[in-house]
Amino acid sequence: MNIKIICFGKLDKKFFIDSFNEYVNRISKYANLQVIELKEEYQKEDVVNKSINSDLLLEKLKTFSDHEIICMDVSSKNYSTEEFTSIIDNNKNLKQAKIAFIIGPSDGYSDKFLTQNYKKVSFGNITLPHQLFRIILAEQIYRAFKIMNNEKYHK
Ligand SMILES: C[S@@+](CC[C@H](N)C(=O)[O-])C[C@H]1O[C@@H](n2cnc3c(N)ncnc32)[C@H](O)[C@@H]1O
Repeated sequence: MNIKIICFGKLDKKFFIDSFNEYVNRISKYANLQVIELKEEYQKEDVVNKSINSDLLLEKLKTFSDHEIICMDVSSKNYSTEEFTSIIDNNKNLKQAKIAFIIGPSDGYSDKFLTQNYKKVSFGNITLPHQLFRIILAEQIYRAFKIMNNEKYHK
């Protein structure tokens, strides 16, 4: 299975890098995980940043038309870990088992982006900073594989 995380910016603290790499390493037993980091525009007005960054994302996503796109979005439907696992589980036996998770820009997604027909997933009604969120997403992907394989994982 091929999993991509498409996100903005880089991890800039050792503790973030180490934590993320720990989960990438654990996930490697089950899937090939690749991170695609886009350059975020943040110096203009919020509304302009939002539009530029969302358009960049839309352009990038054209090259992932063979992937199931999962847009991580605070304001959308809350998914439990089991519901999140079922997204990966439903894809794993497809010939093209490819999923791309999107972590959005700091100023949010544009209306144009939000009207695209991507599945949207929230991990709860709290806004997490994007670096921390990258780690939490990786942990939930790892947890999903443990659940799918009926393997023991600390609670
Ligand atoms: C700093 S947040 C962006 C906050 C922005 N103001 C908004 O409302 O979208 C950066 C990204 O982290 C992800 N994120 C943060 N917390 C999340 C949550 N609770 N559930 C799902 N995604 C989350 C989303 O992909 C979001 O676009």
